[in-house]
Amino acid sequence: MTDTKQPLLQVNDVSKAYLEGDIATQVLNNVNLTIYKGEQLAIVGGSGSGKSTLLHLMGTLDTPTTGKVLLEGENIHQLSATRQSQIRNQDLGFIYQFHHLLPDFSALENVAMPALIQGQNRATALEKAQVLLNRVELGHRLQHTPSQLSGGERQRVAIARALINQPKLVLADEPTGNLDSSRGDEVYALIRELSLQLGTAFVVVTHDPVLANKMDRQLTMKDGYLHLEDSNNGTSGDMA
Ligand SMILES: Nc1ncnc2c1ncn2[C@@H]1O[C@H](COP(=O)(O)OP(=O)(O)OP(=O)(O)O)[C@@H](O)[C@H]1O
Repeated sequence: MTDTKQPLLQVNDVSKAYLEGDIATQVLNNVNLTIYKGEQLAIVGGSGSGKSTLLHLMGTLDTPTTGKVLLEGENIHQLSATRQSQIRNQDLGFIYQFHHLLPDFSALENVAMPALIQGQNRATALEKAQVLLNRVELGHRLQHTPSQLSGGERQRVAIARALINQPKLVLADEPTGNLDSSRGDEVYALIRELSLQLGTAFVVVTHDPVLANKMDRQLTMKDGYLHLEDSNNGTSGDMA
């Protein structure tokens, strides 16, 4: 975490209910959370407690029923769809359990894709992608397609892809969920290292308490409420 603790993303009193016919499912209850520039935060909690929903709201992939999400002071859910997709491309990176790599493209092309979508020229995008793939120790697998890579390698490609536009915040949903524990450890170590080197904030949803303990801070979701059960830096109290 940076010493100065500048707020990057603020979740202000956010609640979320899904409505289907007469049935309302209350998923998040008055969640408050500040994510600081460059910090690594784990969100843990039982199945169905609302972790992914919170992550989606932070990434503009879903909207709160009440409350606000501010990215550097700007209410992201009040922006136009075009501006939101720009933010997803430029300011945010996403890593999922099942990586969502494009099967017909090489590792190099997959990593370059967000830069190409941003309008960068192909040669520059591919060069940046290569640097990042070297960084995640896949410089020898540039032309492999996802099916020619191992699970851990695919996840490292997904991390490189999430970082290519130098986002301020990476949102990761169970990024090691399909890996064995030693591969999972490697992926977390890599996230930590890249976060420190690049100043990127990471929010990682995980079921694994051991891995969550390695992040700067961890919060626990329970029945749609966010609790500060145990802060990894030894302090406790207000979770904002
Ligand atoms: N579109 C939807 N409509 C109705 N209910 C939903 C919808 N999406 C999610 N839910 C409910 O919201 C609750 C929280 O889901 P969420 O995916 O956020 O949980 P989670 O903590 O990430 O769980 P897991 O660890 O199992 O992935 C669940 O009970 C789920 O059934």
